[in-house]
Amino acid sequence: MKYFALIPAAGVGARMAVGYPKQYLPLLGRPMLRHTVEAFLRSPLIEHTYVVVSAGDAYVADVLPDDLEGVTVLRCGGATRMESIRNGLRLLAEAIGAQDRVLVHDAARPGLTPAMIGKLVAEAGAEAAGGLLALPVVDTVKSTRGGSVATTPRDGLWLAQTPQMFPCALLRRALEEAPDPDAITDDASAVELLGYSPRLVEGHPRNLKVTLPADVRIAEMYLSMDITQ
Ligand SMILES: Nc1ccn([C@@H]2O[C@H](COP(=O)(O)OP(=O)(O)OP(=O)(O)O)[C@@H](O)[C@H]2O)c(=O)n1
Ligand SMILES: C[C@](O)(CO)[C@H](O)COP(=O)(O)O
Repeated sequence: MKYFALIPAAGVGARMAVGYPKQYLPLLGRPMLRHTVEAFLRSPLIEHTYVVVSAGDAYVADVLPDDLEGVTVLRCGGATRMESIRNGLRLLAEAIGAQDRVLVHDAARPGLTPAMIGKLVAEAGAEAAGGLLALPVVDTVKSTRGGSVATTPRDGLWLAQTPQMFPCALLRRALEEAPDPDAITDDASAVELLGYSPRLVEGHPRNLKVTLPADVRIAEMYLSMDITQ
């Protein structure tokens, strides 16, 4: 069994609003996407890394040059995260075997480390249902549905991170058969709809998704710290 990384990097970064896609924002002087890719290049477990960008992406060639070993850029991004991943898997039909594991990881999570990849593979690599990094909820959770405020017990609640790792055939089927693609906000939810329970493996706060302007400094703080988990 081999392990492959698939990084969706075709978003526009609307919530970050810097005028160009946030995956190219410099963090400690290096583009976010390059930090993200480096975690996989430094992991001895990963066979190859594929990065999905939009067809008209004008930035990626400077960040991931053609001669960078171990990485292939696929210009097949879609309108949503899920479509970008599904399009990438379609192009990789020959390259990745049915039982090989695909680790899908957001370009927007540059704090990933090789140690986190190792932990996910060690704890969920043999799972037929796959697995993902996630963080147990530590705050009190409120819901505002229906106009009134209520408190939801946080017991058993987790925040999904990435990588999310699945046997390639299972992930392909899940994304092709998803009944409402707009409702699929992560890969695991598509797999869950097929009746599988992916394993949750505790991640780390440094693997945050850089979404809003306030996240940039936090990401830089983590990137400047030597946290190897
Ligand atoms: N059509 C899309 C949308 C998102 N992504 C990727 O999916 C990951 C998670 O998405 P998100 O953080 O929401 O990024 P954006 O879609 O760029 O952000 P926003 O929703 O604020 O526009 C990112 O690495 C993003 O590049 C993608 O490949 N294709
Ligand atoms: C996949 C994900 O990062 C798990 O937390 C998240 O669902 C992506 O959400 P986004 O709204 O596309 O950033």
